[in-house]
Amino acid sequence: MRTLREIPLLREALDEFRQRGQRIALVPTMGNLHEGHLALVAEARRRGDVVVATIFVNPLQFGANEDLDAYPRTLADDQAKLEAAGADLLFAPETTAVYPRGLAAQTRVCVPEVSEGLCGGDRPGHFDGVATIVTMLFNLVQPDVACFGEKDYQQLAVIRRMVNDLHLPVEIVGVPIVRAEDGLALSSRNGYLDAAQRDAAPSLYHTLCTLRDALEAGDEVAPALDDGLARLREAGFTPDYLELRDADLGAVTATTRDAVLLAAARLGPTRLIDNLSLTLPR
Ligand SMILES: Nc1ncnc2c1ncn2[C@@H]1O[C@H](COP(=O)(O)OP(=O)(O)OP(=O)(O)O)[C@@H](O)[C@H]1O
Ligand SMILES: CC(C)(CO)[C@@H](O)C(=O)[O-]
Ligand code: BAL
Repeated sequence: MRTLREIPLLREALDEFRQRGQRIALVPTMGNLHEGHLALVAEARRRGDVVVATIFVNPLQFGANEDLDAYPRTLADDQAKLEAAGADLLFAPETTAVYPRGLAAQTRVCVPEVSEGLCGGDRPGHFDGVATIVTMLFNLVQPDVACFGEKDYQQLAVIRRMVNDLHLPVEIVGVPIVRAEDGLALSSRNGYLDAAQRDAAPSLYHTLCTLRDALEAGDEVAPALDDGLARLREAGFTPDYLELRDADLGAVTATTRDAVLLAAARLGPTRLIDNLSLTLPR
C-alpha cells in the first residue's frame, strides 16, 4: 500500500488505476483506525477493484471548543492496519494541501434540512465542514463507490442527500455499526474514556435497545424517550439529544414504520453517538 500526501501524486496514482479500467472504492476517515473503519475497508474491497483510504482530521468540521488538537493522530499504526486490511492506497494530506487559502476563504457545501437538529444542532457548521471535505475528496479521487459507517447516521444522510442533489456520480454505501462485545459502538473517541467511564459507556446502546423494544411493543413515544433520558442520566451521561425519527430523519408520523432512535450523550468531556433502527407497529 502506498501512502501519498500530495494532491498531484494522488492524481497520478489514480490515473494508473483508471487506465487499467479499475473500479475505485473510497473509504474516508479521520484516522486512529479500529475495526469499524476496517469493516468499511472490507466492504470497499467487495465493491471495488482498488481501495483508496483517506486520513484527514478536517478542521472545517470542528467547532472552536472541540477536540481538533486532541484528536488522536496515529499514522504509522493506521498504515499497518490498512495494509493488513488490503487497502491499495492511502491519501493522508497536510491541512495546507487541502486548504491552501485557509479555512475562512474556503468555499463551502451546505446541505439544508438534513444537517439541522441532532448533531447539527449541537455542532453548528459541522455538517457544512463534512459536506465540503467529502465533496473535495470525491473530486480528488473520483471514486465509483464510497463507504461510510451507519454509526454517523446523520452524516450518512447528509452525504446521500448531497450526492443526490448535486448529481454526483458516486454510489454511497452504508456499513452497519461495529460494536465492542459489551455493545459500545467502536469510535476513536472511546479512547478518551477513563476506566469508570468505559464501564458506563455501553449503557448508551443498552438504553437504545430497551427503548426499541418498548416502541416496537407499542409504547407511547414521548414517555418512552423520557424514560430513556432518565436511564442515560442514571448511568452518568449528560444527554445532548435522544430522538425518534423516520429512517430518512424526517418527523415520525402515524404512518411511519421504519424509524431510527438517535442519541448523543456526554460522559465527562467525551461525546458519544449511537443509533438503532426499529419498526414501529401499525
Ligand atoms: N463502529 C463503527 N462501525 C461502523 N463504521 C464506523 C464505526 N466508527 C466509525 N465508523 C465510520 O468510519 C468512518 C470514519 O469515521 P471516523 O474516522 O470519524 O471514526 P470514528 O471512530 O467515528 O471517530 P469519532 O470518534 O471521531 O467519531 C465514518 O464513515 C464512520 O461512520
Ligand atoms: C467523513 C469524514 C472522514 C469527513 O471528514 C468524517 O466526518 C468521518 O470520519 O466520519
Ligand atoms: N465521526 C464524525 C466526525 C466528527 O465527529 O467530527
